[in-house]
Amino acid sequence: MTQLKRIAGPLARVIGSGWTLALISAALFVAAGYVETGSVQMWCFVVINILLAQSINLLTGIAGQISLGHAGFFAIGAYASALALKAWGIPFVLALGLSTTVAAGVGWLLAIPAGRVREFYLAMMSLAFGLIVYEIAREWREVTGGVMGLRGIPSAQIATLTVFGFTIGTVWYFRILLALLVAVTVMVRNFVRSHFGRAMLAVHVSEIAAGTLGVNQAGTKRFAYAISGGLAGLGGALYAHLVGYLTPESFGLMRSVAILVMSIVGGLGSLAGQVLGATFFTYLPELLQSFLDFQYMVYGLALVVSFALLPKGVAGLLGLQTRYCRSATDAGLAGAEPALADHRQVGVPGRPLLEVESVVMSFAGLRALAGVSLALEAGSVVALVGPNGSGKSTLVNVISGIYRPTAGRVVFEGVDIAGWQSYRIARLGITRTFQDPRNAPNLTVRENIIMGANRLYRSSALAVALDTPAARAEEDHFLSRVEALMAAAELKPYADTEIRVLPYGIQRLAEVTRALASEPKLLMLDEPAAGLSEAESAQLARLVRLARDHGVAVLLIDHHMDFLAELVDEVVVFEAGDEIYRGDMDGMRSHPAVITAYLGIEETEHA
Ligand SMILES: Nc1ncnc2c1ncn2[C@@H]1O[C@H](COP(=O)(O)OP(=O)(O)OP(=O)(O)O)[C@@H](O)[C@H]1O
Repeated sequence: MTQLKRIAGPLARVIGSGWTLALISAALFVAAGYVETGSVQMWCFVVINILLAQSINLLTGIAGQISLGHAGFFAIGAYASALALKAWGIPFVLALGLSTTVAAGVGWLLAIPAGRVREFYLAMMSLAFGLIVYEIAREWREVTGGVMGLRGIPSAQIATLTVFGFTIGTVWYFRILLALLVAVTVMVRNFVRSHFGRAMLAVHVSEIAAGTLGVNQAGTKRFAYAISGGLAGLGGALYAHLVGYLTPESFGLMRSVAILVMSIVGGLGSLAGQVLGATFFTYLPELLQSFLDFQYMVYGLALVVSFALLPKGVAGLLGLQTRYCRSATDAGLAGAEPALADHRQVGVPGRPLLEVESVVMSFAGLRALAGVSLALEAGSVVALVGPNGSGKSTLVNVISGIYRPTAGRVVFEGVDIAGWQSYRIARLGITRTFQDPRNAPNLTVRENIIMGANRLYRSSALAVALDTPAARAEEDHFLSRVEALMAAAELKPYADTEIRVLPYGIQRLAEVTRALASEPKLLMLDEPAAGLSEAESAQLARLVRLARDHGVAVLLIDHHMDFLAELVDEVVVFEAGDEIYRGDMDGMRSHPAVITAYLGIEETEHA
């Protein structure tokens, strides 16, 4: 095992490199002309399975939306393209585009109900989707041929397929598939390591935290379903014109299970893992020729073994890790940009940046906020303190759009944002951290921090997939900002380390730095100093000052009076959802109501 670990790093670099992809593709392109047709046909199935595995990996491995009915998209693409060619005489290339679009459209529509449910319910809904498509394929005989199947589809196998006037046999069909696969792989890789991939992963890790980064959760899911559906549909179309004959049995539940198994065993989340999983499971039935009846038992066993021994699949074993941004050295950047934008001139002149007016928040009879008001100026630091359960986090949740207040107004830059969705609020420049850090654990510190900048990107999905110069320049700009921010936060030594293995204090600092990467106008920190060492607290204080000096308004919840004393312009004390004090720190310490409600408790606790 140790030996494997030693070779895993270099091996992963070789497998994951673009040169390897180019070399293997070129070798296969040439070799297809010299091997038996049967082998080339198998290679075609491998390509189709890789497309299916990449498709489910985007949806399940990256966006976190389980799919047990993926064969449904595969079927839609297959039948759509078959009919387009056979019944309507549409050229092959257009038919591919059409079937991909139809499957993507179905994915987008499916996301409307599926995006609202999670876990078990989502699994059931996706299962139902697969079964419905299967039943339609069986019962809609006039179109699909029902159980008798759809025959006579122009196909490479019997050389009835023409592309741009050329008749295509299996070898050239494979070459077309290979070229498509390379193009799709490169585009998917570019997409995943852009702000789109990071948005999908953010939704996967925590929908609530994703919203506070400005990620439209429902929209991101619809997009993930559409791209995933489209890719599986493309796989289906390519399958239809390979075999020339479709029956509903090719698109049943077992197909959906097989797609999921390939992806899990290959390594959910890893793009290279999908290639390995799909290749292995395409050849598995061949290897098991004499035990064909037990094929599904083997699938089951592979799953059990994978869960038990390889939780991250073969990709995990080989150390293949899909990255969500380029490294700064790749990008040739050394923090040429300033760490933060200057927000000193933001807001409506003559008005505070944020005005909370008589906000009430009730939970089934419990008044967590009993009509609180608060104003924050750009470039000021206000502390919110009070005993446990006094409503501090609830106020932050209301301002950041996680809760809709029962009554009252939250006015930001002159606009009442009370009850807006959290991602819309975040896009105005309001961000926050959580009492328990909500980072993406498997991502590096750099990847986590650049996630914070999501709301600021303008490049389209197509531009990032094609890696256009403008999209690359935009990414470079934010990578450079992140370098500068990491330097300011003293996080550079951890830039390429997965955040889950780092000490708690560093994880917290990284979350605060991620919030700063969104270039906020208002930053709300919920107990950021909890669990921090003295040195880490000092690092945190430097970050808060950096924000303040750039005109950011900071609302700081914390219990550490020494930490707050050095930083804050004003302190507000809550008790039972009501303000009991507002003023400076010294005044707070001697205020009778505060002593009874808050410091009294602390003193008793310390006694
Ligand atoms: N989603 C919710 N549903 C029901 N009650 C809630 C909810 N969120 C908060 N509360 C209640 O509202 C009150 C205020 O909680 P809140 O978390 O805002 O307090 P806090 O001052 O931040 O305390 P702590 O320092 O412990 O975080 C508590 O009684 C809490 O149980």
